[in-house]
Amino acid sequence: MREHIIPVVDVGLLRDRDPLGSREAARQIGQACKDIGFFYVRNHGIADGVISDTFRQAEAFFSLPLAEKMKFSMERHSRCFRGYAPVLSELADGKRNSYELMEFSVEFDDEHPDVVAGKPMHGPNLWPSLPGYRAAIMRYVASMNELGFDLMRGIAMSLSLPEDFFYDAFNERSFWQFRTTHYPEPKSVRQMAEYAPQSGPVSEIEIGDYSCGAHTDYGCLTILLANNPGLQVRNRDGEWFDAPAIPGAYICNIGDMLQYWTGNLFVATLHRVLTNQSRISLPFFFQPDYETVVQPFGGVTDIRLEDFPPLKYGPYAFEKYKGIYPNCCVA
Ligand SMILES: O=C(O)CCC(=O)C(=O)O
Ligand SMILES: [Fe+2]
Repeated sequence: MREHIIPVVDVGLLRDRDPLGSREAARQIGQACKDIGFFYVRNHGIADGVISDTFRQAEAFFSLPLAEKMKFSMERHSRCFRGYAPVLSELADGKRNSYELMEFSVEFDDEHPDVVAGKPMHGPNLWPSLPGYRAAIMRYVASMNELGFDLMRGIAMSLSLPEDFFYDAFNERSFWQFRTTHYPEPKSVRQMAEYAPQSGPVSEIEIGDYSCGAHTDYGCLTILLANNPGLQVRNRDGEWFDAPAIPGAYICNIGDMLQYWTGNLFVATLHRVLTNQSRISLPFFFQPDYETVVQPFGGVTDIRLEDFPPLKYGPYAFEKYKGIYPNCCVA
């Protein structure tokens, strides 16, 4: 496996809105987005307790008996991709991933007009009653949204756009998604497969060679923490390399929307996971509003605009989610 150095960017001054420090962080982030589509951020300002509570609650849930976890099954109880998916239920690269996960997104109760109207991906999260669980996850999500908008401010600066370009384009909110993911030790996966989809589309699909198969993310920016190594990234020459977990730093990567928005100037890089030990990761997907229409902004040169017709984020994400969770009932 080749080595590749993913840059580590100190974002302390960006978060403090220091003009010069913001500019320097923005420059480094912009360069990384063009070169490899991945960067680490340190001095991110997320309190240790917010992070440790989230890991602790994620572990507490995954430690429950399978039958208990299935009470929150996405396939059985959600029409908008929220809740628990056991090992081997989610797809990447056309194969089944080995991990179990809990998926959350923006909360809409059943009476919300968009839910009543049947708008895709809009609905309630499924919350286990573990003490402190929901509060810890929501505190984490709130912190990630703030970090996400600050990083997008840096990205806007790096592209010579108004600082609030993405905040405005997101209609001042993100259609975030957050996952807690548990990769069991490989020898445990088969034992845990009792509730993996036995019927429907996924049952026919083979198990992947990787713990998580190669894919790009759909939104703008993924902000990830993991308690063990395993993440691998493919560079522009098609070579895979390890992206180790750096203590105290988040690893961020560009998603499809930012590649599209920049007319392919930034790269949504393929990545995958290979781990032989138990691993918990917390990917936070910072995404445009469901209604946001994405098209290369003025100033992007060397592209044919007809190659980039206006693309509405929500329906794009909906198609992708139907592809990775084909057993989830959405109608
Ligand atoms: O678990 C990881 O390190 C990465 C997971 C990932 O790429 C994803 O959920 O999109
Ligand atoms: Fe990913």
